[in-house]
Amino acid sequence: MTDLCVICSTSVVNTVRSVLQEHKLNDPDRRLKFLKADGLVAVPVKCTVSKDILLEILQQNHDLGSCINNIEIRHENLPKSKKLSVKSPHTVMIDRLKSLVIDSGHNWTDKLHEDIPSHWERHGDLVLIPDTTFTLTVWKSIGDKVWENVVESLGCKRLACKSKISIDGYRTPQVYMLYGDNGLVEHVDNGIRYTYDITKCMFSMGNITEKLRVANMCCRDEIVVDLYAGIGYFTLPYLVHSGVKHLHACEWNQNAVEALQKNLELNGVTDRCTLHAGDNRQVCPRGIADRVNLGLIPSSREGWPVACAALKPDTGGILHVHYNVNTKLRTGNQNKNESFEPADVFRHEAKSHHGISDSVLNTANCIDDSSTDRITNNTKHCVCSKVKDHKVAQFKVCEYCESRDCDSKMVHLHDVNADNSGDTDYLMSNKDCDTNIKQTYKDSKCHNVEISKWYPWAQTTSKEIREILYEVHHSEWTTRILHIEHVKSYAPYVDHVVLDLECRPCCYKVS
Ligand SMILES: C[S@@+](CC[C@H](N)C(=O)[O-])C[C@H]1O[C@@H](n2cnc3c(N)ncnc32)[C@H](O)[C@@H]1O
Repeated sequence: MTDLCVICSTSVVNTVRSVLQEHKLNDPDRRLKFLKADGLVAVPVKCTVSKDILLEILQQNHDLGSCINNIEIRHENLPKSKKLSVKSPHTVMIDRLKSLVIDSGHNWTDKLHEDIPSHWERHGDLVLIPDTTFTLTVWKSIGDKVWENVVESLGCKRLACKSKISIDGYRTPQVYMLYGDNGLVEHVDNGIRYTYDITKCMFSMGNITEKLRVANMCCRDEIVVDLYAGIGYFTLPYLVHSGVKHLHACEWNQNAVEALQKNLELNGVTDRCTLHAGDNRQVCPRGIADRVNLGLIPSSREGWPVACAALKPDTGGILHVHYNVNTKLRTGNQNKNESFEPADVFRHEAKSHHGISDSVLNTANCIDDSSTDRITNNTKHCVCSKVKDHKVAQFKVCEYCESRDCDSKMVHLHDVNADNSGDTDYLMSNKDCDTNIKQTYKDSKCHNVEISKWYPWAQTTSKEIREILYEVHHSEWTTRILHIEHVKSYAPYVDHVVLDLECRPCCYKVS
């Protein structure tokens, strides 16, 4: 089928195009065509208009002057626009596989179409496709030609298939090769080189934000332990970017140990890293660390006693605890799984951690669930909530309240004059602790509400780790939640988070 176009000289092409655009008659799916024989240009027009009306529209434009007499409207074959002529790899793959299926004597069906991957991971010249694709028997009956076509469509050389990472302790990736003879890949990320065999070691693309956060930490002069080093996913950013003095990497998967060894060499940091091959519960050094990374999900709980024992007994340090937190509140009724609301968290927090009774919580317009929007853990362990009538309920506890049953818990109700600055001033006083702090919180509602989803877990973990510290070091320790980092959403209502927990022996004095 030919396309409707305006044939005009090159001197008026732009005028013709702007008239067409003004009347929304330009055809974006076709390109201009130079008609070499007569030195004219064919400008594409949408076929929604008749020749006569189009001519009338052009005649009304005075800029065309006498040139209008040389304009012709007729049908020509025009090339497709670039946008239409460049096909996505996905479309190319479907077109090629469709021809292959038909040429092999099978019928093309919607089911086959849906069985082709629409997303994949690229690792250099190797592409990983999910194992939920190419499940139909037709593909098997055609054989390797399917993979050849996929590889050519995606512009890669090797193809592998990935199912969910196994839940064995080794986090062995369930990846197998479909096309190509080995799974060796290389990544360069934030200036760090990683090589590994994709069929033997895991590499999580989803942890990128945490890896960048680690790279930006300042760990100068610190001794760091990475309890689950893998191929060096966090070990290398610590060594290359955050300036650690020395890092102890524990890893029990021999394939990962070999890859890590190679990656340390590739990045020139071998001399600042000691590799402890084996189960961290046996091989991790004790009493030497300023910081311990516990990068294992769904839970790093088994490593908590190891991490506590690794901390320096005199000064303690910081733990980075990875965990998949379930943000659904479990109730007695199995069918009624409510999600955490900030107000629920606030009540839970106030009651279970600060011993504030229901009767106090229910007094004097105390908590207005609909407006409770602040669950804040600042350096002084204070939890606040907005209440009705511009009042604020403050549950002020002393710095060590988390670890001790402290008498200094108080409930204050202060009038707050809302100024329109977007900030609210909370005056906190605690005579028992002899502190007077005037703290301004930015009104970052979303952030606080987000944090509140993970806060109960962080509080419980903080308490549990404090108990482990007591058992391991035979002395009282304090723990303080410094930060909760959301790495990614792992599944509905399951978030991969990292808790930064400061752990200090009670005798520790900040110099
Ligand atoms: C999730 S991978 C993490 C690697 C890296 N932290 C990351 O996020 O890419 C966990 C690693 O911990 C190792 N691992 C699990 N339990 C271990 C243990 N008890 N001792 C030593 N290594 C362990 C596994 O072999 C695996 O390589």
